[in-house]
Amino acid sequence: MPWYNSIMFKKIVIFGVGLIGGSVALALKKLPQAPQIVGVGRHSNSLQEAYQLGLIDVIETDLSSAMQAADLVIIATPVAQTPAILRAIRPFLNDSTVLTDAGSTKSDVMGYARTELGPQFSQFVGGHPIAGAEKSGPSAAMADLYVGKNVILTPENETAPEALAKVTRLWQDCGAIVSSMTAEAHDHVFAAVSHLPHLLAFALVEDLAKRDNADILFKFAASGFRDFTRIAGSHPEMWRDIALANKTALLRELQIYQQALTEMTSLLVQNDGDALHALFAHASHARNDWAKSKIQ
Ligand SMILES: NC(=O)c1ccc[n+]([C@@H]2O[C@H](COP(=O)([O-])OP(=O)(O)OC[C@H]3O[C@@H](n4cnc5c(N)ncnc54)[C@H](O)[C@@H]3O)[C@@H](O)[C@H]2O)c1
Ligand SMILES: O=C(O)C(=O)C[C@]1(C(=O)O)C=C[C@@H](O)C=C1
Repeated sequence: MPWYNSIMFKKIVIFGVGLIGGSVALALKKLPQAPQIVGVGRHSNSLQEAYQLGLIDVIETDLSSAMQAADLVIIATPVAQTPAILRAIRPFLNDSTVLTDAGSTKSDVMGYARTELGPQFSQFVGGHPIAGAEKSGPSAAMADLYVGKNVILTPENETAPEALAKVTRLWQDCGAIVSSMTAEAHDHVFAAVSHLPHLLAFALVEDLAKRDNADILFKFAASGFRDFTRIAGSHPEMWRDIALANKTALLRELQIYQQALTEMTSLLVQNDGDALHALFAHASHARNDWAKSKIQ
Protein backbone atom coordinates (compact mmCIF):
# COMPACT_ATOMS: atom_id res chain seq x y z
CA MET A 1 0.00 0.00 0.00
CA PRO A 2 1.49 3.41 -0.89
CA TRP A 3 2.36 5.48 2.17
CA TYR A 4 -0.26 8.09 1.34
CA ASN A 5 -3.09 5.59 1.59
CA SER A 6 -2.74 5.73 5.34
CA ILE A 7 -4.30 8.87 6.83
CA MET A 8 -2.01 11.50 5.35
CA PHE A 9 -2.90 14.42 7.59
CA LYS A 10 -4.54 14.05 10.98
CA LYS A 11 -4.30 17.71 11.92
CA ILE A 12 -4.29 20.64 9.50
CA VAL A 13 -3.86 24.23 10.62
CA ILE A 14 -5.30 26.88 8.29
CA PHE A 15 -4.22 30.51 8.65
CA GLY A 16 -6.95 32.56 6.98
CA VAL A 17 -10.22 30.65 6.78
CA GLY A 18 -11.83 32.66 4.00
CA LEU A 19 -12.88 31.71 0.47
CA ILE A 20 -9.69 29.81 -0.35
CA GLY A 21 -8.77 28.30 3.04
CA GLY A 22 -12.42 27.54 3.82
CA SER A 23 -12.89 25.79 0.48
CA VAL A 24 -9.90 23.53 1.18
CA ALA A 25 -11.42 22.74 4.57
CA LEU A 26 -14.82 21.88 3.08
CA ALA A 27 -13.26 19.69 0.38
CA LEU A 28 -11.18 17.76 2.95
CA LYS A 29 -14.20 17.27 5.17
CA LYS A 30 -15.68 15.12 2.40
CA LEU A 31 -12.81 12.61 2.63
CA PRO A 32 -13.61 9.26 4.26
CA GLN A 33 -11.04 10.00 6.96
CA ALA A 34 -11.26 13.76 7.29
CA PRO A 35 -8.47 15.49 9.21
CA GLN A 36 -9.07 17.71 12.20
CA ILE A 37 -9.05 21.30 10.92
CA VAL A 38 -7.81 24.06 13.16
CA GLY A 39 -8.48 27.66 12.14
CA VAL A 40 -6.23 30.59 13.02
CA GLY A 41 -7.35 34.06 12.01
CA ARG A 42 -7.04 37.79 12.38
CA HIS A 43 -10.61 38.49 13.42
CA SER A 44 -12.45 36.37 15.98
CA ASN A 45 -15.87 37.04 14.39
CA SER A 46 -14.69 35.64 11.06
CA LEU A 47 -13.30 32.53 12.80
CA GLN A 48 -16.57 32.13 14.70
CA GLU A 49 -18.40 32.28 11.39
CA ALA A 50 -16.04 29.64 9.94
CA TYR A 51 -16.71 27.42 12.97
CA GLN A 52 -20.48 27.86 12.76
CA LEU A 53 -20.43 27.07 9.04
CA GLY A 54 -18.59 23.81 9.84
CA LEU A 55 -15.39 24.76 8.00
CA ILE A 56 -13.16 24.24 11.02
CA ASP A 57 -13.32 21.97 14.05
CA VAL A 58 -11.32 24.16 16.40
CA ILE A 59 -10.64 27.89 16.72
CA GLU A 60 -7.15 28.45 18.02
CA THR A 61 -5.67 31.68 19.29
CA ASP A 62 -2.58 30.17 20.90
CA LEU A 63 0.04 29.36 18.26
CA SER A 64 1.88 26.83 20.37
CA SER A 65 -1.26 24.68 20.77
CA ALA A 66 -2.30 25.29 17.16
CA MET A 67 1.04 23.93 15.95
CA GLN A 68 1.17 21.02 18.43
CA ALA A 69 1.27 17.80 16.33
CA ALA A 70 0.25 19.71 13.18
CA ASP A 71 0.88 17.63 10.05
CA LEU A 72 0.19 20.47 7.66
CA VAL A 73 -0.02 24.26 7.79
CA ILE A 74 -1.84 26.09 5.00
CA ILE A 75 -1.43 29.86 4.73
CA ALA A 76 -4.46 31.30 2.92
CA THR A 77 -4.24 34.96 3.90
CA PRO A 78 -3.45 37.98 1.70
CA VAL A 79 0.16 37.42 0.59
CA ALA A 80 1.71 40.29 2.57
CA GLN A 81 0.74 38.50 5.80
CA THR A 82 2.98 35.53 4.94
CA PRO A 83 6.33 36.59 6.49
CA ALA A 84 4.80 37.52 9.86
CA ILE A 85 2.89 34.22 10.02
CA LEU A 86 5.99 32.16 9.16
CA ARG A 87 8.05 34.08 11.73
CA ALA A 88 5.42 33.52 14.39
CA ILE A 89 5.11 29.75 13.84
CA ARG A 90 8.78 28.97 13.33
CA PRO A 91 9.50 28.40 17.06
CA PHE A 92 6.72 25.77 17.19
CA LEU A 93 7.54 24.01 13.93
CA ASN A 94 8.63 20.40 14.16
CA ASP A 95 10.56 18.61 11.45
CA SER A 96 7.64 16.61 10.14
CA THR A 97 5.19 19.49 9.66
CA VAL A 98 4.64 20.35 6.00
CA LEU A 99 3.86 23.96 5.11
CA THR A 100 2.15 25.35 2.06
CA ASP A 101 0.27 28.43 0.93
CA ALA A 102 -2.38 29.46 -1.57
CA GLY A 103 -1.14 32.95 -2.45
CA SER A 104 -1.66 34.36 -5.94
CA THR A 105 1.99 35.42 -6.23
CA LYS A 106 4.89 33.07 -5.73
CA SER A 107 8.33 34.76 -5.98
CA ASP A 108 7.57 36.92 -2.94
CA VAL A 109 6.14 34.01 -0.94
CA MET A 110 9.06 31.68 -1.78
CA GLY A 111 11.49 34.44 -0.77
CA TYR A 112 9.67 34.97 2.54
CA ALA A 113 9.70 31.23 3.23
CA ARG A 114 13.41 30.95 2.48
CA THR A 115 14.24 33.87 4.79
CA GLU A 116 11.90 33.03 7.64
CA LEU A 117 12.23 29.24 7.77
CA GLY A 118 15.99 28.79 7.42
CA PRO A 119 16.81 25.07 7.11
CA GLN A 120 13.10 24.24 7.44
CA PHE A 121 12.51 25.91 4.06
CA SER A 122 12.68 22.34 2.69
CA GLN A 123 9.31 21.68 4.39
CA PHE A 124 7.60 24.54 2.54
CA VAL A 125 5.86 23.98 -0.81
CA GLY A 126 4.52 27.11 -2.49
CA GLY A 127 1.09 26.66 -4.06
CA HIS A 128 -1.58 28.56 -5.96
CA PRO A 129 -5.04 27.23 -6.78
CA ILE A 130 -6.23 28.72 -10.05
CA ALA A 131 -9.79 28.92 -8.85
CA GLY A 132 -11.62 31.56 -6.96
CA ALA A 133 -14.24 34.24 -7.05
CA GLU A 134 -14.84 37.91 -6.39
CA LYS A 135 -16.44 36.91 -3.07
CA SER A 136 -14.44 36.56 0.10
CA GLY A 137 -14.73 35.35 3.68
CA PRO A 138 -15.86 32.03 5.19
CA SER A 139 -19.39 32.27 3.79
CA ALA A 140 -17.96 32.25 0.25
CA ALA A 141 -16.23 28.86 0.74
CA MET A 142 -17.34 26.00 -1.54
CA ALA A 143 -16.53 22.29 -1.24
CA ASP A 144 -16.19 21.88 -5.01
CA LEU A 145 -14.23 25.06 -5.76
CA TYR A 146 -11.12 23.13 -6.84
CA VAL A 147 -12.74 20.28 -8.74
CA GLY A 148 -11.15 20.07 -12.18
CA LYS A 149 -9.16 23.27 -11.58
CA ASN A 150 -5.42 23.76 -11.90
CA VAL A 151 -3.17 24.14 -8.89
CA ILE A 152 0.39 25.32 -9.50
CA LEU A 153 3.15 24.28 -7.10
CA THR A 154 6.53 26.02 -7.07
CA PRO A 155 9.05 23.61 -5.55
CA GLU A 156 12.70 24.63 -5.36
CA ASN A 157 15.91 22.57 -5.22
CA GLU A 158 15.74 22.30 -1.45
CA THR A 159 12.09 21.19 -1.33
CA ALA A 160 11.76 17.82 0.37
CA PRO A 161 10.23 15.29 -2.07
CA GLU A 162 7.88 13.98 0.67
CA ALA A 163 6.60 17.51 1.32
CA LEU A 164 5.98 18.01 -2.40
CA ALA A 165 4.22 14.63 -2.64
CA LYS A 166 2.00 15.44 0.33
CA VAL A 167 0.97 18.86 -0.94
CA THR A 168 0.32 17.38 -4.39
CA ARG A 169 -1.90 14.78 -2.80
CA LEU A 170 -3.67 17.43 -0.70
CA TRP A 171 -4.81 19.29 -3.81
CA GLN A 172 -5.65 16.09 -5.66
CA ASP A 173 -7.88 15.18 -2.72
CA CYS A 174 -9.66 18.52 -3.32
CA GLY A 175 -10.24 17.42 -6.94
CA ALA A 176 -7.58 19.63 -8.53
CA ILE A 177 -5.09 19.02 -11.35
CA VAL A 178 -1.62 19.73 -10.02
CA SER A 179 1.37 20.99 -12.00
CA SER A 180 4.67 22.63 -11.14
CA MET A 181 6.66 25.58 -12.45
CA THR A 182 9.20 28.02 -11.11
CA ALA A 183 7.91 30.88 -9.01
CA GLU A 184 9.27 33.33 -11.58
CA ALA A 185 7.51 31.64 -14.51
CA HIS A 186 4.33 31.51 -12.44
CA ASP A 187 4.42 35.23 -11.72
CA HIS A 188 4.90 36.10 -15.40
CA VAL A 189 1.99 33.93 -16.50
CA PHE A 190 -0.41 35.22 -13.86
CA ALA A 191 0.60 38.84 -14.33
CA ALA A 192 -0.77 38.46 -17.87
CA VAL A 193 -3.88 36.33 -17.37
CA SER A 194 -5.05 37.24 -13.88
CA HIS A 195 -3.39 40.28 -12.33
CA LEU A 196 -3.65 42.51 -15.41
CA PRO A 197 -7.37 41.76 -16.00
CA HIS A 198 -8.12 42.57 -12.37
CA LEU A 199 -6.33 45.91 -12.59
CA LEU A 200 -8.16 46.76 -15.81
CA ALA A 201 -11.53 45.94 -14.24
CA PHE A 202 -10.77 48.02 -11.14
CA ALA A 203 -9.58 50.92 -13.32
CA LEU A 204 -12.66 50.93 -15.53
CA VAL A 205 -15.15 50.76 -12.67
CA GLU A 206 -13.26 53.42 -10.71
CA ASP A 207 -13.16 55.73 -13.71
CA LEU A 208 -16.91 55.40 -14.33
CA ALA A 209 -17.80 55.60 -10.63
CA LYS A 210 -16.00 58.95 -10.29
CA ARG A 211 -17.89 60.62 -13.15
CA ASP A 212 -20.68 63.12 -12.50
CA ASN A 213 -23.11 60.96 -14.46
CA ALA A 214 -22.08 57.69 -12.79
CA ASP A 215 -25.69 57.00 -11.71
CA ILE A 216 -26.90 57.07 -15.34
CA LEU A 217 -23.95 55.00 -16.54
CA PHE A 218 -24.50 52.31 -13.90
CA LYS A 219 -28.28 52.38 -14.42
CA PHE A 220 -27.94 51.31 -18.03
CA ALA A 221 -24.82 49.15 -17.76
CA ALA A 222 -25.75 45.56 -18.64
CA SER A 223 -24.24 42.13 -19.22
CA GLY A 224 -21.17 43.29 -21.16
CA PHE A 225 -20.25 45.56 -18.28
CA ARG A 226 -21.13 42.82 -15.77
CA ASP A 227 -18.87 40.26 -17.48
CA PHE A 228 -15.96 42.64 -17.90
CA THR A 229 -16.11 44.01 -14.36
CA ARG A 230 -17.21 41.08 -12.15
CA ILE A 231 -13.71 40.81 -10.75
CA ALA A 232 -13.68 44.49 -9.74
CA GLY A 233 -15.86 43.35 -6.84
CA SER A 234 -12.86 41.43 -5.45
CA HIS A 235 -11.17 41.95 -2.09
CA PRO A 236 -9.13 45.21 -2.08
CA GLU A 237 -6.48 44.07 0.42
CA MET A 238 -5.85 40.84 -1.45
CA TRP A 239 -5.41 42.71 -4.73
CA ARG A 240 -3.25 45.46 -3.23
CA ASP A 241 -0.90 42.76 -1.97
CA ILE A 242 -0.86 40.92 -5.31
CA ALA A 243 -0.23 44.10 -7.31
CA LEU A 244 2.67 45.16 -5.10
CA ALA A 245 4.17 41.67 -4.86
CA ASN A 246 4.13 41.15 -8.64
CA LYS A 247 4.83 44.78 -9.52
CA THR A 248 7.64 44.21 -12.03
CA ALA A 249 5.78 41.68 -14.18
CA LEU A 250 2.56 43.65 -13.85
CA LEU A 251 4.14 46.93 -14.94
CA ARG A 252 5.43 45.17 -18.03
CA GLU A 253 1.97 43.78 -18.81
CA LEU A 254 0.42 47.22 -18.31
CA GLN A 255 2.94 48.70 -20.72
CA ILE A 256 2.15 46.09 -23.38
CA TYR A 257 -1.57 46.65 -22.87
CA GLN A 258 -1.17 50.43 -23.16
CA GLN A 259 0.63 49.84 -26.45
CA ALA A 260 -2.28 47.68 -27.65
CA LEU A 261 -4.72 50.46 -26.70
CA THR A 262 -2.59 53.02 -28.52
CA GLU A 263 -2.65 50.87 -31.65
CA MET A 264 -6.42 50.41 -31.39
CA THR A 265 -6.89 54.14 -30.89
CA SER A 266 -4.97 54.91 -34.04
CA LEU A 267 -7.05 52.41 -36.07
CA LEU A 268 -10.17 54.19 -34.83
CA VAL A 269 -8.79 57.64 -35.57
CA GLN A 270 -7.91 56.47 -39.09
CA ASN A 271 -11.37 54.86 -39.56
CA ASP A 272 -9.50 51.68 -40.50
CA GLY A 273 -12.48 49.30 -40.43
CA ASP A 274 -10.60 46.46 -42.16
CA ALA A 275 -7.82 46.48 -39.59
CA LEU A 276 -10.30 46.76 -36.71
CA HIS A 277 -12.28 43.84 -38.14
CA ALA A 278 -9.15 41.73 -38.52
CA LEU A 279 -8.08 42.50 -34.96
CA PHE A 280 -11.54 41.73 -33.51
CA ALA A 281 -11.79 38.51 -35.56
CA HIS A 282 -8.38 37.30 -34.39
CA ALA A 283 -9.18 38.07 -30.74
CA SER A 284 -12.67 36.58 -31.00
CA HIS A 285 -11.30 33.28 -32.39
CA ALA A 286 -8.62 33.13 -29.72
CA ARG A 287 -11.19 33.75 -26.97
CA ASN A 288 -13.70 31.22 -28.32
CA ASP A 289 -11.03 28.55 -28.82
CA TRP A 290 -9.83 29.11 -25.25
CA ALA A 291 -13.38 28.84 -23.88
CA LYS A 292 -13.96 25.61 -25.85
CA SER A 293 -10.73 24.10 -24.54
CA LYS A 294 -11.96 24.72 -20.98
CA ILE A 295 -15.19 22.77 -21.36
CA GLN A 296 -13.69 19.66 -22.98
N1 LIG B 1 -10.00 34.89 -4.16
C1 LIG B 1 -9.47 34.23 -5.16
O1 LIG B 1 -10.04 34.15 -6.24
C2 LIG B 1 -8.14 33.57 -4.96
C3 LIG B 1 -7.77 32.52 -5.81
C4 LIG B 1 -6.54 31.88 -5.60
C5 LIG B 1 -5.69 32.29 -4.59
N2 LIG B 1 -6.08 33.34 -3.79
C6 LIG B 1 -5.16 33.73 -2.71
O2 LIG B 1 -5.61 33.09 -1.52
C7 LIG B 1 -5.38 33.93 -0.41
C8 LIG B 1 -6.68 34.11 0.36
O3 LIG B 1 -7.64 34.71 -0.46
P1 LIG B 1 -9.19 34.59 -0.13
O4 LIG B 1 -9.90 34.91 -1.39
O5 LIG B 1 -9.47 33.33 0.59
O6 LIG B 1 -9.37 35.81 0.87
P2 LIG B 1 -10.46 35.95 2.03
O7 LIG B 1 -10.50 37.41 2.37
O8 LIG B 1 -11.71 35.25 1.69
O9 LIG B 1 -9.78 35.15 3.24
C9 LIG B 1 -8.58 35.55 3.82
C10 LIG B 1 -8.70 35.33 5.31
O10 LIG B 1 -7.43 35.57 5.92
C11 LIG B 1 -7.64 36.20 7.17
N3 LIG B 1 -6.38 36.82 7.57
C12 LIG B 1 -5.84 37.97 7.13
N4 LIG B 1 -4.67 38.19 7.75
C13 LIG B 1 -4.44 37.13 8.58
C14 LIG B 1 -3.40 36.77 9.45
N5 LIG B 1 -2.33 37.56 9.63
N6 LIG B 1 -3.51 35.61 10.15
C15 LIG B 1 -4.58 34.80 9.98
N7 LIG B 1 -5.63 35.10 9.17
C16 LIG B 1 -5.54 36.25 8.47
C17 LIG B 1 -8.77 37.16 6.87
O11 LIG B 1 -9.40 37.59 8.07
C18 LIG B 1 -9.68 36.30 5.99
O12 LIG B 1 -10.57 35.54 6.78
C19 LIG B 1 -4.76 35.21 -0.94
O13 LIG B 1 -3.35 35.12 -0.81
C20 LIG B 1 -5.10 35.20 -2.41
O14 LIG B 1 -4.13 35.88 -3.18
C21 LIG B 1 -7.28 33.95 -3.93
O1 LIG C 1 -12.81 34.01 -10.60
C1 LIG C 1 -12.33 34.98 -10.04
O2 LIG C 1 -13.01 35.85 -9.53
C2 LIG C 1 -10.88 35.12 -9.96
O3 LIG C 1 -10.43 36.21 -9.96
C3 LIG C 1 -10.03 33.93 -9.80
C4 LIG C 1 -8.56 34.15 -10.07
C5 LIG C 1 -8.36 34.46 -11.56
O4 LIG C 1 -8.75 33.61 -12.37
O5 LIG C 1 -7.81 35.50 -11.90
C6 LIG C 1 -8.03 35.26 -9.24
C7 LIG C 1 -6.92 35.18 -8.53
C8 LIG C 1 -6.29 33.93 -8.25
O6 LIG C 1 -5.06 33.98 -7.79
C9 LIG C 1 -6.73 32.83 -9.05
C10 LIG C 1 -7.87 32.89 -9.74
